[in-house]
Amino acid sequence: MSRWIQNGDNVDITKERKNATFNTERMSAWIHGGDEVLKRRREILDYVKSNPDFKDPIPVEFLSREERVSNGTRKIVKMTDNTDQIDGADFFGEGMYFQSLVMGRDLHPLSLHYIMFLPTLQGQTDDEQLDEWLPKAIARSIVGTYAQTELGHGTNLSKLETTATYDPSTQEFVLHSPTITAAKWWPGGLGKSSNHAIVVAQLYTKGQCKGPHPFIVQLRDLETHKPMKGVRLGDIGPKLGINGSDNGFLLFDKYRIPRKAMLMRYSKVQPDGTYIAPAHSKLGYGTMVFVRSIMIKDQATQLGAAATIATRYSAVRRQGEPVVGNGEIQILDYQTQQYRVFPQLARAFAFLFAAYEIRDLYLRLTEELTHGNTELLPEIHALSSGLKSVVSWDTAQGIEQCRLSCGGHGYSQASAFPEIYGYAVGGCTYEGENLVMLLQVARYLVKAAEETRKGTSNLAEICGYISKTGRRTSSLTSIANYTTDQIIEDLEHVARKQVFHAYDKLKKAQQHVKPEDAWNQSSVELAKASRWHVRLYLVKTFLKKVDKAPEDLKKVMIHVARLYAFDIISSSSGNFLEEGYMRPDQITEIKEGVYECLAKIRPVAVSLVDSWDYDDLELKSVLGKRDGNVYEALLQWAQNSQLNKSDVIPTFEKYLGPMMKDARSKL
Ligand SMILES: CCCCCCCC/C=C\CCCC(=O)SCCNC(=O)CCNC(=O)[C@H](O)C(C)(C)COP(=O)(O)OP(=O)(O)OC[C@H]1O[C@@H](n2cnc3c(N)ncnc32)[C@H](O)[C@@H]1OP(=O)(O)O
Ligand SMILES: Cc1cc2nc3c(=O)[nH]c(=O)nc-3n(C[C@H](O)[C@H](O)[C@H](O)COP(=O)(O)OP(=O)(O)OC[C@H]3O[C@@H](n4cnc5c(N)ncnc54)[C@H](O)[C@@H]3O)c2cc1C
Repeated sequence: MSRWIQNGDNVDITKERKNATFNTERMSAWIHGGDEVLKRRREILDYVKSNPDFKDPIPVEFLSREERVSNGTRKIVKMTDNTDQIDGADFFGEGMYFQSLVMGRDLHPLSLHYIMFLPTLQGQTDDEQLDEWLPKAIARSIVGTYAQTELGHGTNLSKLETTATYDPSTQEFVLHSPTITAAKWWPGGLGKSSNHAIVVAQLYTKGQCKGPHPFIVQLRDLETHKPMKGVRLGDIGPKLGINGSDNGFLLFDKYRIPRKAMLMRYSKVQPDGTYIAPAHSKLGYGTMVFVRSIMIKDQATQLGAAATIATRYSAVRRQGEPVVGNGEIQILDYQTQQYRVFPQLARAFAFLFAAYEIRDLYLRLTEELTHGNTELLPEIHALSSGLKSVVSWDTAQGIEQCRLSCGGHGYSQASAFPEIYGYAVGGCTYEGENLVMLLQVARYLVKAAEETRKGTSNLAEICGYISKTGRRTSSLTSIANYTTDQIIEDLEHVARKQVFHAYDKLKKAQQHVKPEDAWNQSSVELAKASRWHVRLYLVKTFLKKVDKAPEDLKKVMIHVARLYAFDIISSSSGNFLEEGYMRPDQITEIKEGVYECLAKIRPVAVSLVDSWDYDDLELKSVLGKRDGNVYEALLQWAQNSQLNKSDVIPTFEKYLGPMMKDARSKL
């Protein structure tokens, strides 16, 4: 046994835990929403651990693509056989946790069934359709996906090419893919698993195109699982990540579906072909808004996992001997290591708390929509799009920083970083390409700026800062006295300035060029304005959450929240220095604030990541193991390699042996 292990755990990590200045359980409960939530997490975890059906035969990294899809399908069927173990109404909490423990990050053939097919049925069907389809989907007598993106178009939905042409003589729609670029491409679970899909197609009736609309479509025979006549589909091949999912392609050849296959909660086509428009033209995009809003928690969870792995590993890894003869130190003691890892932990917290906010806002929207009120839609569209973009981008960069912080072992799949990255970085693209989504936020901000300039502004709270008259210079005197209100005021200043800078640029360009060119020529600045708007929201949400925390937890968390804010300010100091809003000495003060926060977090870092309550089963990382015994675990993990099944593999006989023999004979 290693000299670093005592009572089963690594001695360094045990020492770290003894240093905790707060109660880890209390912190976990605060992070996750209370004691009852924590208790339920533990019950779900115990259940998953005790069920042999959920075990992987070997770590999934060693499985082939076919084995991954097969293993994932086996597990998701077992998992959904047992949904009585969780509160089905709490997808955001219990549902996501259960799935994460059982399925990991490889995704699976029913991902889209649960994330988009079911929510689309819930959100877009009329009562009759709901009664027909929802029970089948919940019971899993059908498996569905969401087929919107095509080979030629993902972003620009108005140019989707799949057509759904209404034929009043038979009261059917004819689905057709007129070109190669009309092929649906990407939908999860479409390749080999789903037998139904929500297909988004251009609706034609009475000779007119009414734009993209959702239809429920049977793709495969219910018994044989063979494609229906007129339907061609398959798997799109391996991807950067989520290879347990059979993302697919789909083409239609004049495939007929009944009129009632069009989801008719908002838009309708009557039997004679008369079209009835929805109350808001974007109501049909509701499922995307839903997924963007739940993605935030998922991304936060991935970044939190990466930060946990990096922190625990940094506590057990010793390298370098600053005082020769005193022994090597834990790499977590290097300020550079802290600077690399702790901001990622801080971001993960910021994102998680924002995820709770957007969840609540989305629930409000759902409630309002039941009363036909669409007022909240633009705000939620802007906020969910903005959060999705900033959070997924920072998460991807943060995971990579965590990987780098673990040196060579971070590059091994044993660390889980490649899998976490491959899974999370997809979020930069799916549900709307990040830059495109930032430009959606910008449309919202431009309107707010316009109202402010006209002096007619009655802005929503989220962009109220745009119409404020702020200070000309920062009120920061010393970092010790830098209050939450001052921090927010400074960020508001920069966000407001960027919003007006982009707005003025746009307006000026509009005087000289066509509106679309003006928009394009201003789009980098507009996207920057959106980023600042979202960062401001994240900082505000985080600081306010911590301000309301119980004193014992606030004492610790205040340093994490301030690190998040100071890191943003110091890494964009140019924006704060512009026009003398801040002086260089104030920036120096904020940088010192960063270093102070790092030093405050260092002694409690392991306990802070423990508070996220990841079990080893969820982390799936040899480097992030709770007991800290990474070296033993790495050696053991490598034994799973197929190459280790025999001492000598055929490549020796075939290639290396003859090569060396030949070379020896010539010496
Ligand atoms: C358990 C863990 C869960 C998470 C993990 C999930 C893993 C699953 C993996 C993958 C799933 C991925 C599934 C998919 O990717 S499905 C496909 C998603 N596709 C997209 O997101 C497409 C992106 N494109 C769009 O959303 C739109 O086309 C657009 C870019 C917004 C442009 O739309 P359009 O051209 O129609 O509109 P305009 O630009 O002209 O704008 C007109 C006005 O409408 C407003 N608008 C646009 N969208 C919405 C909306 N959704 N809600 C409300 N309002 C909207 C827009 O802002 C304009 O307003 P304005 O007032 O300025 O005129
Ligand atoms: C892992 C994964 C899973 C997916 N699952 C599904 C699924 O289940 N169902 C489904 O229907 N789809 C799915 N998709 C597709 C996904 O939603 C699209 O890929 C995404 O919306 C981006 O669209 P695109 O591929 O057309 O990108 P493009 O729009 O071609 O983007 C390419 C580049 O062009 C830029 N660009 C495009 N338009 C503009 C503009 N107006 N202004 C400025 N820049 C612009 C983008 O910013 C980007 O840099 C999935 C994708 C991935 C990666």
